Amino acid sequence: MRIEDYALIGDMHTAALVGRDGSVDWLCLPRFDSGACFAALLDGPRAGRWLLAPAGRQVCTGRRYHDDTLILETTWDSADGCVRVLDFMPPRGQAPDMIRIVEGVRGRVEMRTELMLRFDYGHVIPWVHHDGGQLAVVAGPDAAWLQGPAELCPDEEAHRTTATFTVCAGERVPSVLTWQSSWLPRPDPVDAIESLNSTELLWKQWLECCRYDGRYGEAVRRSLLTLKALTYAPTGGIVAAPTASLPEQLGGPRNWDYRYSWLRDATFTLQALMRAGYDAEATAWRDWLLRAVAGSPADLQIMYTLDGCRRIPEWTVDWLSGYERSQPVRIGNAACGQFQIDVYGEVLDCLELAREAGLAPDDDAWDLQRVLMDYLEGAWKKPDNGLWEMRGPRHDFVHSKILAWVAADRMISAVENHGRDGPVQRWRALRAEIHRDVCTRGYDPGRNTFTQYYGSKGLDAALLLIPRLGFLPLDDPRVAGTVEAVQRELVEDGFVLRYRPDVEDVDALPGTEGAFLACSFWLADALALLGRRQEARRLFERLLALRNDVGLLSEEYDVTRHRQVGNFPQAYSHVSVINTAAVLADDGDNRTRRARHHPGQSVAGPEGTGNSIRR
Ligand SMILES: OC[C@H]1O[C@H](O[C@H]2O[C@H](CO)[C@@H](O)[C@H](O)[C@H]2O)[C@H](O)[C@@H](O)[C@@H]1O
Repeated sequence: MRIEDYALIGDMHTAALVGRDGSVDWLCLPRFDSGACFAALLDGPRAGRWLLAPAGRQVCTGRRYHDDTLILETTWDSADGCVRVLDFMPPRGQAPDMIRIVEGVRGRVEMRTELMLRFDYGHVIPWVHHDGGQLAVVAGPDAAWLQGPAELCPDEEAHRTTATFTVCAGERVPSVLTWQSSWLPRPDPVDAIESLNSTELLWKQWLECCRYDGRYGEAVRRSLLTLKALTYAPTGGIVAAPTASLPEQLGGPRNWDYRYSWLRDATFTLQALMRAGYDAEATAWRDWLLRAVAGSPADLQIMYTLDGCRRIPEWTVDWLSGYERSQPVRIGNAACGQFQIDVYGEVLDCLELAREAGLAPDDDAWDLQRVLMDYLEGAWKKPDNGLWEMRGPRHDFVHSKILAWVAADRMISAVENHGRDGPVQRWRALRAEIHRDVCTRGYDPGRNTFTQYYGSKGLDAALLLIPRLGFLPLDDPRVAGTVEAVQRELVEDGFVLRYRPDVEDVDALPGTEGAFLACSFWLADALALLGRRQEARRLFERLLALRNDVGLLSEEYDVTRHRQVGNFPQAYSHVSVINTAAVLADDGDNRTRRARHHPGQSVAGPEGTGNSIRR
């Protein structure tokens, strides 16, 4: 299956990917970052999967989400008959459940199901037996039960269980897979139809709070649902994506595990959710943040596990061949030990935005901001790994320094506009100093563009954020110059690369990668803010056309193979759908109800003196 052949279902503890062939090829239980029990995505069926489809049939004839929910409807229609399979994970009760209901639409259809549970990323073949009419599966700490329409027969040699059964028009035939820690009693069985109703209600009610009603409503709503699905309900942590090691280059080594909470990605997600009216999520994440980063500011990590743990050791899974043989398959993420200055700016920006949103005041949040700012005052001049998490030598990345400016700017705003106390004169002096430093050392007058890092000949698509961050006035020629330079040097087939990996070997990794979708949306934002709205809209609509048939986007796009690449679905990309839709909603035909937040634009004075105007 291509990456875009998958759809997402989830219960806000974990998520699964279901292919167009009816196979669940990725599922980690009991939570996003647990070992996968279905890892066929990264190897093939022997690494675990759950197939449910008409016998002898391959891909479906159509699929969609049921209204504004995360209930997937996959249809197989042929001369013999038509069936629809509803796949979903109900709100978490005693234990995680995955429910698959076959609905007979027309005629009689013979269905085939094949269950291969392989715990620990395909490593552990469990003991499978029948227990009280259910299939029971156990190995080490994991146990699972399948309650289905027909007795599954073990195929000892292939280590799988299969069954066939017939579904007639008007029938509804459910299967329920339940997981539990093996030392606990079997959970009470859930009722599939009641669960279908409660799942539908959950997602629909959640989406009722959405304040966007512009022309891109369908795309915005699907992105909001996707972001909500990436939120770990018990703690408020947000994963960057629910998958690990989907390649940024097919067959290449740029394969990373995204099932963790990056401060950067989470703040972007929160900003998008807040702008769309979701303050409860913002409060939950702020509380997550306060717990996760508690301690010395020097120990701040750029990412944590969903419950705020700091150790995320990176290892390679040598028994998985990788998605389309993209190796290595990495679990864990060594980027957790990196120094990335931008996260200070993003966190302080997000907390200031939360304050503007009127979120319940939290003195602990201000104390944390003060401590982070104190640390940044002494640290902003240091080279860092940058937002792209370069694994090569550290540099003075221009984007990182600009985010240090953002940090100072938003702290000043909290004092000036929200009555917070702090050494505002000192922060003003710092803000001006950072501004001067960036404009002197990070700008190439010969090419009229900011550069990737001080002294570099390379460019960086993160510089497209300058107009949005308010670092310079929109009519400053350096802003337009940088956008044009990115268009000249980083655009392929209309989509934007983060940087050129081959220039100065900046990331110290072999190979190359696809166009980065978030950066392509940032180009649309920058064009719109610079008044080039037709171009912006055209680009945005081209990007929307890259979404798969159920509205999902991965991290990157391979412009040569015309395929989605990288982890899927990715929060960064879906955040960008929401933000760019909001930027474009400021057109004459504006149909967006004015929310309390809009993509922030601070219009800065020439020395970056603030004058924050947030739209
Ligand atoms: O490309 C190298 C890096 O790729 C990953 O980082 C990217 O994903 C992060 C999560 O979405 C995002 O915050 C970051 O900006 C991206 O560059 C990977 O996690 C890194 O380990 C890797 O160095």
